[in-house]
Amino acid sequence: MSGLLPVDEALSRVLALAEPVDTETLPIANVAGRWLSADVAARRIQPAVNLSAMDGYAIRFAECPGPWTVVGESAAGSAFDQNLAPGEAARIFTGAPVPNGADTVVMQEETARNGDALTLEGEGPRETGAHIRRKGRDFSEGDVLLHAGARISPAALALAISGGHGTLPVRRTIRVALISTGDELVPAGQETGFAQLPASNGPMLAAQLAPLPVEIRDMGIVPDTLEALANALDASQDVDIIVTIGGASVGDYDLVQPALKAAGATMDFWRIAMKPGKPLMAGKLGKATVIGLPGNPASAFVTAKLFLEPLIAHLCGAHDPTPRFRPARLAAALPATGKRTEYLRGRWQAGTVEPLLQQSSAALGALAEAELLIHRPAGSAPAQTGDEIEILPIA
Ligand SMILES: Nc1nc2c(c(=O)[nH]1)N[C@H]1C(S)=C(S)[C@@H](COP(=O)(O)OP(=O)(O)OC[C@H]3O[C@@H](n4cnc5c(N)ncnc54)[C@H](O)[C@@H]3O)O[C@H]1N2
Ligand code: MOO
Repeated sequence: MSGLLPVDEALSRVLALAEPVDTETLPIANVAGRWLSADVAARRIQPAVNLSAMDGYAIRFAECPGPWTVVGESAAGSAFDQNLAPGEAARIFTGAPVPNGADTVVMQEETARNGDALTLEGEGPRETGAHIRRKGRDFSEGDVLLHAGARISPAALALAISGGHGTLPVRRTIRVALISTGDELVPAGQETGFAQLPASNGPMLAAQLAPLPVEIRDMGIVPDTLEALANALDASQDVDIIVTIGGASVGDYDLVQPALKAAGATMDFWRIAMKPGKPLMAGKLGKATVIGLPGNPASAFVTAKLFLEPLIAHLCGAHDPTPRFRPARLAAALPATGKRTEYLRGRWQAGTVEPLLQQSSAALGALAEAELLIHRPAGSAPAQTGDEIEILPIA
């Protein structure tokens, strides 16, 4: 098995094949899931004034336990505009400005009110400033809220909006062509003749990439001829990434690499030390980066997870596009690995992870059942139940 490229090196080489794409400024409603192309600084201070965190009464802490006279009301959006004099309290609601003169809010459940007379009932506030969200506690004008290269999560979107932004600078979407290859393939839902099978990898990959900022161009099923492949490649050259599926191995009908070379592609590598996914290839065809995925479904899924998704994140300017493995404990023992790094399909089992029984790279049932990949580096010693290993969530 010598001559196979280690996984880490293959990923570095894939990412080195292309630079991040151009930027655009879009309305906030259209940027969820994009990557920021510049830092986002606050244009306002938050909270803009001291706000109440509870429904209750604004008071002076030193005057506890009262009594106070309720002299007015502060609601979110309509503040009490006078100073509170000694002995006075203001009715106040969550999110409303705390009137001048008050330094504390007491929750309404801890008070007794009779007409305008208010007294403390129960423990009351513990300290000066209780239940007040201080002006500027979250951020001040100019504070960097989000960094270039960060993905815009739902919460990041909300943060940018609260920072005063209505548009954000992001990387444009990535155009991806999917070319499924193989004489044996028929489109989804169509009857399969002798030795034919439904082409499932293209739709699987389209669904896998859908959460990313991509525009998928599905080139459909291309037969195993150099001419058909040449046509499909020619029709794909204007995309950012050409993904071929199948035909990556060494069989007489594995024509993807010859077709790419005939079209003028420069191949960077072919075959890496991983299981599944050994026949992965990468290169350039004009401005497009080419990723040749193996045809076996689990091989296509795993290599797309480990190379294609990071490539898309890299093109989007992600500050760290590499997959995020995390530690977990094994629910079962595992044998030593050989010269290939293994990515076992697994699932959660009471807080630990167990490999699924079926690890064939053709087994779609196990792939559909899998919640995670168990990362077993090449040359690992046998692992015992309870050992810590790395996993990559996939569901
Ligand atoms: N002599 C060798 N044979 C093989 C090797 C090797 O090193 N030496 N590598 C094996 C490995 S590992 C893999 S993975 C496969 C991958 O080969 P290809 O990328 O050439 O894939 P195909 O032969 O085209 O297809 C493999 C398998 O997957 C099915 N397939 C293909 N495309 C789709 C699709 N779009 N949807 C669903 N299923 C698909 C195809 O019918 C085959 O059954 O090669 C080993 N062989
Ligand atoms: O590496 Mo292949 O991807 O084992 O099936």
